[in-house]
Amino acid sequence: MSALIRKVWQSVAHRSGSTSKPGPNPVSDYDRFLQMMYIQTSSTGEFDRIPLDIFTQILKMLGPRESARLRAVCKSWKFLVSDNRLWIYFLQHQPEPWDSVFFSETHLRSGYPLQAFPAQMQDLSFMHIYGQRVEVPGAIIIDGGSGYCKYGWSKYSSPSGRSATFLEFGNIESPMPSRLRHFFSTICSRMQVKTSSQPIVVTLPLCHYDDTESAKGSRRQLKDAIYSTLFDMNVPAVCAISQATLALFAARRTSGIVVNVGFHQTSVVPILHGKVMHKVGVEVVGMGALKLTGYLRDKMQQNNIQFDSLYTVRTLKENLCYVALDYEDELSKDMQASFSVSPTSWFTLSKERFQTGEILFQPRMAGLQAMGLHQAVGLCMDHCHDAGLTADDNWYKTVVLAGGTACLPGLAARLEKELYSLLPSSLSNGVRVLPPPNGTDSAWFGAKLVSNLSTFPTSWCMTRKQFRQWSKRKVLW
Ligand SMILES: Nc1ncnc2c1ncn2[C@@H]1O[C@H](COP(=O)(O)OP(=O)(O)OP(=O)(O)O)[C@@H](O)[C@H]1O
Repeated sequence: MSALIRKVWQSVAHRSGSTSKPGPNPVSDYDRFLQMMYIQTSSTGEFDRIPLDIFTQILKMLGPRESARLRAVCKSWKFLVSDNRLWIYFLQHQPEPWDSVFFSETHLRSGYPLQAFPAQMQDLSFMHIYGQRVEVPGAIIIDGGSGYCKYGWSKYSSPSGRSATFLEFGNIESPMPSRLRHFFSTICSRMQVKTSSQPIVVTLPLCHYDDTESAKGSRRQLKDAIYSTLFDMNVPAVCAISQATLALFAARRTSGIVVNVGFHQTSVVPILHGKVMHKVGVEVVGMGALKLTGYLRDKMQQNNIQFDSLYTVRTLKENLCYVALDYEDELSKDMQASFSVSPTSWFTLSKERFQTGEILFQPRMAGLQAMGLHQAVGLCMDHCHDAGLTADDNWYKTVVLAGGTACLPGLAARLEKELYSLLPSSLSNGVRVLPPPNGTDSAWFGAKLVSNLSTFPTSWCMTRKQFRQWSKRKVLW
């Protein structure tokens, strides 16, 4: 106790020292109001004489568990302990970044479909939210990309493993139950988890984009196959969400355009309130990570740079390549740089460093008849504008980059610059392009936000029983 009092005294002394004028510390109106309420609710005897901020300081030092217990003492302690600012402080001192916690608890807690108007801070009890978040069971997150799968436990700070999907599992976008089962059970055994003990959050790949009945049918079929495979493996609850939507959540947005530079292709996905706007149109460019690696390989061969495997080329791409802000200008510079792929092999690249990423904007350089990335995004913005879905036309002006290739330095700035020169000012005004929020793992981190919500799994997952009922209803109708 004496140590605690000493700590409080030190922090109060520090607080007094930080004010420029001697005398009493400035007290906010809100603090005065709280103090009044505190005294009015009921008396705490001698404790009434403790100024509110010192009381709060004591609670902060006691920590969340002890503070929560103090609610049982009396009405005024309960009133004080429930103060949102105290619990925001505790949440800010958790491993999860506060921005993400705040975004997810205000925008995502109600589940899917999202509420168009996020919850206001004053309507939320952060004490309650803190308590619920502590109780959340956690989930296995599986982001099965067409090139690489990222998986891991939602309570960990990043994915615990990756595997090359295309080499090991083939096309996991196929709704074949045996293929899906093999994929999910291999990942779970690698994580050494029993499928029956926790919910699974799985990402839905970006495929079957069109707004046609047949594309809708294919999307539904894939989603059904994922749910039924996982329920057959005794998973208690499953949540399947689009990769693009999750990448947007990771950027702490619920509306915007996600540009996913994928393994085989690039998708430009308009999303409004968490929902992919198929009716507006998803633009697809037939170029992705694989093409960039292939282009760099060709360039290295042309320039007589010897390498032993495609792995070397990929490593050089990831470590030396970038996107020039002005391609022509960059050509006139000496941009030579070296990287060691292994202790004995050093590689030096020069123009290849920015020529590789340039094919995203000038696909013809790689012999491709396709739109440049900026043209695809511009077209998507045009469609969003024409669709007139909301009174406020700004929702599509935030562009979020996702996918490993989107980690190329300079990509966000170049795309933004190209959009400003391509689009009329009415469309380009206010456009912002954000780099991938969590590097190569945006979708995985978006799923982590959902999995750690105070309302998880109830608000986001389907249970096996709900799935069976839902499937039966579908058959009847
Ligand atoms: N810093 C980097 N710079 C450039 N490329 C990178 C970087 N980091 C990763 N990549 C590339 O990203 C690719 C993998 O991307 P990603 O993990 O997004 O694929 P995916 O999720 O399987 O794709 P899809 O979205 O099609 O399912 C690899 O080819 C890798 O070389």
